[in-house]
Amino acid sequence: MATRTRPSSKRCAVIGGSGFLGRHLLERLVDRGYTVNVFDIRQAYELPGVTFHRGDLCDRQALLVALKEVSIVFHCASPAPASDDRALFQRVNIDGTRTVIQACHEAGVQKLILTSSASVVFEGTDIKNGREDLPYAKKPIDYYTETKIQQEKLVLEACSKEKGFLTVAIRPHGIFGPRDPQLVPILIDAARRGKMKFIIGDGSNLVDFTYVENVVHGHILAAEHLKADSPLCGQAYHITNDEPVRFWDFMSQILEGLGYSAPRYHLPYTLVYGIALLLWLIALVLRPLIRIKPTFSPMRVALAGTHHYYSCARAKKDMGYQPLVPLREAIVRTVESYPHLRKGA
Ligand SMILES: NC(=O)C1=CN([C@@H]2O[C@H](COP(=O)(O)OP(=O)(O)OC[C@H]3O[C@@H](n4cnc5c(N)ncnc54)[C@H](OP(=O)(O)O)[C@@H]3O)[C@@H](O)[C@H]2O)C=CC1
Ligand SMILES: CC(C)CCC[C@@H](C)[C@H]1CC[C@H]2C3=C(CC[C@]12C)[C@@]1(C)CCC(=O)C[C@@H]1CC3
Repeated sequence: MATRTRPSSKRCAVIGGSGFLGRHLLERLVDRGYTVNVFDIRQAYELPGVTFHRGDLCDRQALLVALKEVSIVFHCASPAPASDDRALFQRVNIDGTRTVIQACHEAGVQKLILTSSASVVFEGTDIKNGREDLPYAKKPIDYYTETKIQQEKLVLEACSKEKGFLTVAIRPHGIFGPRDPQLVPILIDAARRGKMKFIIGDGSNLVDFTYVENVVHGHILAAEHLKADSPLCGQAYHITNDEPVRFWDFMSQILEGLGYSAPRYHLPYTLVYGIALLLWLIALVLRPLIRIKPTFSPMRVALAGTHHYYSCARAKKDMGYQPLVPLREAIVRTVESYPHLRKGA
C-alpha cells in the first residue's frame, strides 16, 4: 500500500487528460493555478506545469503513483462510445472505476469528480427538460450507456463524509468544440460521403449540445463547491449550454459553416431506425468475419430523431452554474477550429 502524504488542495489529477474534454479541463485548471497530474493510456501532448503518467486506469499501482499528494481527482476517461465493445466498456467503466475509487482511498484523495453523461437516463424516447431525479434508463441504448450508469452509481455511492471522501457526478450532453474527435469529424465524414442529405423525422426535435468550455466550467465549479456540508455530496448534475436547439439546425449550422449543404429531404424516423437496427444486427452477425461500422447506428438515429434536453436548474442553484459561452459563439469558434475539414481543403 502507498504511504499517505498530506494532499495539497491545489494539486489535482485528471484521469483521461489526453482526451478531448480532459485536455480542455486541465488547461483551465493550470490557468487557475492548480498543479495537475495527467493519467491516461496515451500521452497526446506536453504542457508546462503538467506531469504525465501513462497507464491503464485498471492498474491500481500505476494510478497510485499519479495520485500521490493529490486532493482532487477528475475522472473523465472512457472508451469511445462508437467502439461498441461490451467487454472493454465493462473493464474500463465499471471495473476500472472501482479501481479508481480504491486508489483514491489509498492515496488519501478528498474529492472525486466523475464525468458521467446525461444519456444515463435516455432510452431512445423523448426527454424534455429532464431533471436529475429521472430514473436511470432501464433499457439503455447501448453498452456505453449501460456502463456509464453503473459507473455513476459506483462513484455516487462511494461518497462518505465520515471517511472524508466526497464525490459528485457531472452529466454533460453532446460536448463539442475545438479538437473534438467525434461530433464534427463524424458529421463531416458523413457529408463527404454524401450521407447528409436527409433529415430524420420532421426536424423539430430539440437537443442539448454543450460547448466544451462550459462543461469544463461545470467540473471546476463542482470541485470547488464540493464540501462536507454542501448539497453536492453524492449527487449528479446536468451541465449543458442551457439553450436546447433543433438537432438538425445545429448540424446544418456546422455543415454550412464548413461549406457543405444542409440536409433538406425528410425520412420517417421509424423507417430509418428500423434500417439502422437491421444493419447493426447484420454487422453483429458478420463481426467474426468482417468489421462493418454503419454511420447511422441505432444509437445515432435515436439521438438525431428525438427530443432530449435537460434542466440545469440544480447546477445553477447548488453551484452557481451559468454557461460561459453561448451557443452561437460556441458554433463560430468550433467551425473556425476545423479549417482542415472545410469543403475543398
Ligand atoms: N463527448 C461527449 O459528447 C460526451 C462525453 N461524455 C463523457 O466525457 C468523458 C470524456 O469524453 P471525451 O473527452 O469525449 O473522450 P475522449 O475519448 O476524447 O477521452 C477519453 C480519454 O480517456 C482515455 N482512456 C480510455 N481508456 C482508458 C484507460 N483504460 N485508462 C486510461 N485512460 C483511458 C482515452 O484514450 P484513447 O483515446 O486511447 O481511448 C482518451 O484519452 C467520458 O467519460 C465520456 O463518457 C459525456 C457526455 C458527452
Ligand atoms: C451522422 C449524423 C446523423 C450524426 C453526426 C453527429 C453525431 C456523431 C453526434 C450527434 C449527437 C452526439 C452525441 C454523442 C456522440 C456524437 C453524436 C452521436 C454522445 C453519444 C457522446 C457520449 C455521450 O455520453 C452522449 C452523447 C450524446 C450526443
